[in-house]
Order: sequence, then C-alpha cells, then structure tokens
Amino acid sequence: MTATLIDGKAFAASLREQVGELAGAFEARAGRKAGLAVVLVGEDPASQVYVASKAKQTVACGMASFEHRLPQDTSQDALIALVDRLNADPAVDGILVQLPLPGHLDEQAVVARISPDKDVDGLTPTSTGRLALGLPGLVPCTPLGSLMLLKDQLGSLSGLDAVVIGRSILVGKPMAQLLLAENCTVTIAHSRTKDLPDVVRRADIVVAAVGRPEMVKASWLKPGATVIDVGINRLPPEPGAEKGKLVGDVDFAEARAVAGAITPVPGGVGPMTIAVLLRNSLVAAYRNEGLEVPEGL
Ligand SMILES: NC(=O)C1=CN([C@@H]2O[C@H](COP(=O)(O)OP(=O)(O)OC[C@H]3O[C@@H](n4cnc5c(N)ncnc54)[C@H](OP(=O)(O)O)[C@@H]3O)[C@@H](O)[C@H]2O)C=CC1
Ligand SMILES: Nc1nc(=O)c2c([nH]1)NC[C@@H]1CN(c3ccc(C(=O)N[C@@H](CCC(=O)O)C(=O)O)cc3)C=[N+]21
Repeated sequence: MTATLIDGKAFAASLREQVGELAGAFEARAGRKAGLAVVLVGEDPASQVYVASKAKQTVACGMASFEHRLPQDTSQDALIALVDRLNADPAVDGILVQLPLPGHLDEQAVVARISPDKDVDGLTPTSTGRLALGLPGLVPCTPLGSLMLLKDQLGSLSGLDAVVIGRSILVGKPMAQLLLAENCTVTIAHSRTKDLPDVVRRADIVVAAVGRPEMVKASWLKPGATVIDVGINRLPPEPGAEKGKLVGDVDFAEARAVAGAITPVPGGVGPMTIAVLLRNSLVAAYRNEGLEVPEGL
C-alpha cells in the first residue's frame, strides 16, 4: 500500500485564492486594504527568506505588507516600542513577531504586548486562553492549517486517537487543543515520553512537531494512520551542493508504505502556515473594522 499524498501546496493555493477574493471585498467595504506587519529581529538567512515569501504572498492576496527588520542587538525597549506603534496603527490588522528572538530578548513579554485583536499568530495569553476555553479567537497558523488538511482528508475526526509529538506554544499545544475540540482522544508526547514508538503506534492521527529530522519511523505507525509532518529541517549539504535537503520529522520514504495518508516536506504543512496567516489577518481586519467576518473565511 502506498499512502495518499496530502497536497498542502495545492490546498494552500486555493485558500489563498479565497482569501484574495474576500480581501478585495474587504477593501471595497472598508476603503483600505487589510494589513499585515511582520517583525524580524536579526539576520538569520532562513528567516529572511521566509519573511520575504510571506510579504510577496500578502501583496499577491491584495493585502498590505509592512516589514520591520531590526538589527540583532535591538533592545527590549525598542522592540516593545515598535509593537506599541503597530498596535496603534489603524493600517495594521495583524502583527507577527518572527520567533525565536535573539537570546537577550524576553519573548514572552514581547508576544504578550501584541494587541489580542492583531494577534494573527494566536500566541498571546488572550488567544491561548480563548482556544483553551473554546471561545472564538485567532488560532495559531500551523496547527489550524494542519487541522484543515486533516478534516479535508478524513471528514469527521470524532473518536479518533491522535498523538501530537511536541508541546511547544507555537505548534504542539494548540494542535492538541484543536484535536480535542474535534472530539479526538489526544495524547501529547514530548522529550520525556516513555516508549514513544508504542505511544505513536496507537494513533489514527500522528502530528509530528519535534524538529528532529526523520525521527518518526515506519515501524512506529499503525497501518493506515494519517500523518501530518510539521517538521522543517535542513540537512547538511551533500558534497558539492550549496544547500542541504529539506526534510520533515517523519522518515517519509519509509512511512509512505505504512501510512494511509501523509503530508510531504516541502509542500505539506509549510505552505498552509502562510495561507492561514493571511486568512487570520483578513479575519482580524474584518473584526477590527466592526464588520461581520464573511462565510468561508
Ligand atoms: N511547517 C511549518 O509551518 C512550521 C514548522 N515548524 C517546525 O516544526 C518543528 C517543531 O517546531 P516547534 O514546535 O517550534 O519546536 P520546539 O523546539 O519549540 O519544540 C519541540 C518539541 O519536541 C519535543 N521533542 C524534542 N525532542 C524529542 C524527542 N526526541 N522525542 C519526543 N519529543 C521531542 C520537545 O519536547 P520538550 O518540550 O520535552 O523539550 C518539544 O516539546 C521544527 O522542525 C520547526 O522548524 C515550526 C513552525 C511552523
Ligand atoms: N511567530 C512565528 N510564527 C511562525 O509561524 C513561525 C515562526 N515564528 N518562526 C519560524 C517558523 C517556521 N515557519 C514556516 C512557515 C512556512 C514554511 C514554508 O513555507 N515551507 C515550505 C518550503 C520552504 C523552503 O523551501 O525553504 C514548505 O514546507 O513547502 C516553513 C516554515 C513558520 N514559523
């Protein structure tokens, strides 16, 4: 058996198209474009590429993109001052501070400073609290994108056993909350989990968000399981090559012979993250203007 490939790239493209149409409708009603501000501190080349592609896709969707690149040695006060300015700027509907921040900065404090109305990454205490309580709010992009792929693939998730490997604020924890809200029986595994392969083997749904290249092996999977590979890992370059291969947290070549369906890396969850970021920004824009969020967003 070969697993069905879950085409995140294609799903993300159709989501962006829908967002683009509704962004046009927003502009017509509000008299301005919806706006997303991305803050990048430091010179990390991978992040630079990621931020540039986000900016391009934002503009392609008919939204305004504001990029703020700050030097590596930016002070906490200067970063907080920028967040405050973006909070107060009526042209900005969404604020994303690229993580991780350089070590001397207090990540929690910076994220908590973002206005919950503009928290398109869903990381503020208000957003995480709303998600835990089952109240409407902005949900982190990667978990929401992963959930969209799962529902598209499986329909109802009710009663399924789900294992999330990883418990970060950005991915693992909100992913578990979303699966719980869909009536899955959820297990969260992490670096202290005993007998991880046995835990994973029970799962109908496996979400791997670990940051360890190709860690999850085919022998860990229940045959037919649906596998969402969140990991983005760059392997060291082959001799002569400039860049190493991009791989997930799942050993894809092995796993596709056992899984029922699986996301590839690249072309799986990554493009969904950006598409959902644009979706969240437009949702925030409608709410910030006091307009009803249209059906289908
Ligand atoms: N596709 C996308 O759009 C995105 C991809 N990513 C990628 O997803 C991956 C995870 O990201 P993120 O959640 O931010 O990473 P973090 O490093 O914040 O979290 C990793 C989690 O994995 C757990 N872990 C580490 N090693 C093991 C192990 N050997 N066995 C079991 N669990 C382990 C850690 O456990 P503990 O808590 O005990 O330390 C931790 O909870 C990365 O590869 C990242 O690049 C991230 C965001 C978006
Ligand atoms: N506040 C914050 N929010 C984030 O959501 C966030 C962050 N910080 N820091 C870094 C991680 C990582 N991340 C990715 C998003 C898309 C791709 C993506 O589009 N990947 C493409 C390939 C990209 C390539 O080829 O380099 C793919 O998987 O097909 C990758 C990684 C978001 N993150």
